[in-house]
Amino acid sequence: MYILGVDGGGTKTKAFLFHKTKGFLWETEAEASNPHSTSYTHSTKVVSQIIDKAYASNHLSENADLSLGLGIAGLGRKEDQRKWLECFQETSSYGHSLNEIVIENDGAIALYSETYGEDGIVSICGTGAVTLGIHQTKTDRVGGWGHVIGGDPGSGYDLGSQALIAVFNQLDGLGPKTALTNLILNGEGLHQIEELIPIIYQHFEKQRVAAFAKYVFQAVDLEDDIAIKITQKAAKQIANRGKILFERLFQTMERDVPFILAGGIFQNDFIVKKVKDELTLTPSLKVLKSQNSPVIGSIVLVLKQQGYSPEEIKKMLINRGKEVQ
Ligand SMILES: Nc1ncnc2c1ncn2[C@@H]1O[C@H](COP(=O)(O)OP(=O)(O)OP(=O)(O)O)[C@@H](O)[C@H]1O
Repeated sequence: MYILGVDGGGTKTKAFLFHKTKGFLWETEAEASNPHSTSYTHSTKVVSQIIDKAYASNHLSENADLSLGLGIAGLGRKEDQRKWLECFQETSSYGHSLNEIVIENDGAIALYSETYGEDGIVSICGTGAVTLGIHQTKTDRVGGWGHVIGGDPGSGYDLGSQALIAVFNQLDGLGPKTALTNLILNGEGLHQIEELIPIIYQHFEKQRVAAFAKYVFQAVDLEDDIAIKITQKAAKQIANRGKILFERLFQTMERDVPFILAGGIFQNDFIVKKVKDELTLTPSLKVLKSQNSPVIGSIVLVLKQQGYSPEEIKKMLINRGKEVQ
């Protein structure tokens, strides 16, 4: 029994092919498949082409029993998941031939890649940021409304724009001196801070602003007060969002609830530690830095649907040829 797990993002799509007894067999990458930033037809086409490639890889025979687990960005609502499935059934030759198709959004697979299907909360801080919680049949979120609405606290965009504000504040005499100024000048190969203006505004891309987040962490290493404050504020906002979802979804829970920190920003251990510090008074929330690829979570979706417990799923997935804990 084969499972193709797919992590469909706004910049790329990743997939793993897994077999219950043989383990991880094959992986591939394709273009973006978020249906809102591309289209439903494009998104289903990307997935269909990945299935073509999986068959062409020689790991699947024609009559193999294949299930599909999909974690696709932008598919948080049941209506959108239904719409995606209808589009896939109409446009793909695999629309009606697969064993099972389980669809969730990319947040759910980021959570399940660490909990193996157990309920919990996940904060994803990449270019943007969103916090998502799942408890039994309930799913809830805080934030993730994009950089214009609230600035996605804790995201690369948030940290990058705070760094830019700090250096322009120093330039204007509105704020204190910060190591960020020299780090950005040297890192970007500039002579003057004003040279940043065309870089930022001429072809505005939030990824470009998010790329400045690295200077915040470099300045933290230099013990720069401003950078430490920026990171502390972000950590507080990330922790606060986790607490809000904990109260909304898990208040009556007897056992600990996992709070997974996923996305590029949490590759920095200082911000992970600061989030943990913020939650010392909420001991039921167990903070864990994500270690596994979210694609693992899309395989978990199928195994969970088939009735396996988190313990059984963990046993099935660990040490099976992928970087699973
Ligand atoms: N080692 C690192 N330490 C801290 N931050 C990092 C590191 N590497 C990358 N980042 C930051 O992570 C962010 C990108 O993260 P990621 O690749 O998870 O985002 P994405 O998938 O493009 O975005 P999104 O999840 O919002 O769609 C960037 O802001 C980048 O500056």
